[in-house]
Amino acid sequence: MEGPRIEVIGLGKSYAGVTALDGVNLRLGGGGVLAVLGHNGAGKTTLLDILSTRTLPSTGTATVCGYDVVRKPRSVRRRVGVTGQSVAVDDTLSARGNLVLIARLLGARPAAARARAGELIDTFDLADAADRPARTYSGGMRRRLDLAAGLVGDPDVLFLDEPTTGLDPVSRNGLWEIVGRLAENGTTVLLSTQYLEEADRLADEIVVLGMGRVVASGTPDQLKAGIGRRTVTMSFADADTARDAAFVLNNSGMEPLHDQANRTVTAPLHAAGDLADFIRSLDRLEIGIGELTVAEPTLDDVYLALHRTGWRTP
Ligand SMILES: Nc1ncnc2c1ncn2[C@@H]1O[C@H](COP(=O)(O)OP(=O)(O)OP(=O)(O)O)[C@@H](O)[C@H]1O
Repeated sequence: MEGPRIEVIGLGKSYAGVTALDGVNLRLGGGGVLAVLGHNGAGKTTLLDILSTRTLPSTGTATVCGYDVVRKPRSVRRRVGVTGQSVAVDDTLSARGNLVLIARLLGARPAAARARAGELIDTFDLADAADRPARTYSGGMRRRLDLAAGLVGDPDVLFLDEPTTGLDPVSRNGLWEIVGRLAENGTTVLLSTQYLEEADRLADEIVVLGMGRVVASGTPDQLKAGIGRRTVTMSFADADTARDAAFVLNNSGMEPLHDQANRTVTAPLHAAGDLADFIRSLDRLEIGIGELTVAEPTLDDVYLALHRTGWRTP
């Protein structure tokens, strides 16, 4: 299709005295995964609810697949799949029963509905449990069924609200693989998550919401490079040497953190030459370094930096 898959301009949403979204702009061109991060109450669910036509914005505009979510909600609904916290899978029906029912509601004939349900049951590894009621499923199976239900209509855009909350690491990895494959095959995925590792693993682009506003956006690498810092950790033979090293680095205007118990000193690397400067200043005083490790910034660093600014653009 021509134009962006998702475009949001000046989007706002207020609930009786609470501003949930306040002038959000974002644009997502083609396929790929956009992760929406943010603190509790930042507005993530509200944004997904507006884009999937479950709630109306108070101000601004949003289009999905070129259709305005307020003026053309049915056209939007035909192109999107929604899974997550509030999506109804009928617990009394089996996976097959649910999927056939959804396909029929979307207009498929009985044979086509059964075929689509069968495909999804295989893709989501639900064959063994396909014919027993969903209420007997584990959390992971339930989540896979949720995701399958959102995909019955083969949507161009998939909204996932905290898809892996409460899953064990193996189930989480399984779901990540499925989402990654969907995105590779051209589905646009918009996912809200509390897990920074999930965003790092899946997202092509990240938007961080704070108090209803976009406070940072970019690829995971851009965000890390923009906010996070590399750090070096050095270990020393004994506590006195570690303390001396911290003293020297501090006097050189660096910002060392001394961990007395582990005999280590950690310091942020601001510029390319910092590491060499650290080593030279210790070497001059014949302070021998044991092990030295350099850690790249993580999304946790980005998130914590934004938290420190009070969720304002740093
Ligand atoms: N139906 C509602 N009525 C009143 N206030 C609401 C309603 N829905 C959301 N809010 C408020 O809007 C703000 C944003 O909520 P939202 O659920 O979008 O945040 P979130 O980022 O998804 O949070 P969480 O991570 O806790 O799920 C919060 O202050 C919330 O209390």
